[in-house]
Amino acid sequence: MQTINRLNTLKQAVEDLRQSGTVALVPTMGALHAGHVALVRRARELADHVVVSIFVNPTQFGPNEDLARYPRDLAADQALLAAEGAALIWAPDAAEMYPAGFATSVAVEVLSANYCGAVRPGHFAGVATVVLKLFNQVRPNFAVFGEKDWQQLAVIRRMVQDLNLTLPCVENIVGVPIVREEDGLALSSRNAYLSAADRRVAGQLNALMRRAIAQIETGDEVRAALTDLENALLAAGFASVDYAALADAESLAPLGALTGSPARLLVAARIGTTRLIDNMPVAAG
Ligand SMILES: Nc1ncnc2c1ncn2[C@@H]1O[C@H](COP(=O)(O)OP(=O)(O)OP(=O)(O)O)[C@@H](O)[C@H]1O
Ligand SMILES: CC(C)(CO)[C@@H](O)C(=O)[O-]
Ligand code: BAL
Repeated sequence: MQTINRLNTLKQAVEDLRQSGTVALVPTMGALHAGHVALVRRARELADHVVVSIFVNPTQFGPNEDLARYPRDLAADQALLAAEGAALIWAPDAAEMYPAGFATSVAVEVLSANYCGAVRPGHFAGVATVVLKLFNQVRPNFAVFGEKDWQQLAVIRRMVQDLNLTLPCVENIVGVPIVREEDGLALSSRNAYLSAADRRVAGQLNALMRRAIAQIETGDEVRAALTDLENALLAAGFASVDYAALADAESLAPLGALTGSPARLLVAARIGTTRLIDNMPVAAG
């Protein structure tokens, strides 16, 4: 397994891989955990070679966010990816990704407007732009993302469809179910920020979401169930709730009631300065 950090070296390396089969890309920001491993394993099922990108993308962080302290551990990531059979790590630095004069941004309107997009202005333009660059740099047959970032997955699929990308094509943007701890907490690199006390609070997020989903599925008014959920999160020790919303699973349109189409409960909440996100399916009404 090679680790490459220069674009001109990458071009030849991915060309060599393509000579002997298909390629799946797993874009990450590093500090890898079992959630990322599930993505790599899915990628190995899909394609002959797996390329993992590790890049803490500055343009998707807001000015007061955690770019500087975001966990980084390339050596541990390399060991884990070698054990998982990845062919190549693409780990550029910010100057390689955004050379002087860089001036382009991809905005996926509408889908980026609500939820994480409303709380983190510019975030999804940063994500879409870097993902499009990664797609063009690696030209993978498949790209694999986690359903933990449900809105991100919707934004990427929309971009691929709208811009008529073929490598990868929209059918080959693959989502992987959320990998969770025993108490339901979604694995996330940012969980490393949590103190032991914060971790206990975090462990209640998914159970409270499941309770709200049961309320909605058994016919409670959606607004009331979401308000109950917000109050329960605050009572459990979360400092604030960025959003707790029922949305159409595909269009992400906010829903005031179940419609018969697949729906999703989407939540982001903060413990101290740590922001956690989660989402779960809600059975159609
Ligand atoms: N628990 C998980 N289950 C499934 N996929 C995951 C999980 N955690 C992360 N991913 C996916 O891994 C990819 C890379 O994500 P990233 O490197 O930002 O990790 P992260 O743990 O989500 O970190 P963050 O703390 O930034 O949210 C994304 O597609 C993301 O959805
Ligand atoms: C897709 C991604 C690697 C783009 O920087 C990032 O948003 C992430 O890790 O989910
Ligand atoms: N996995 C999401 C990346 C971010 O929060 O910036």
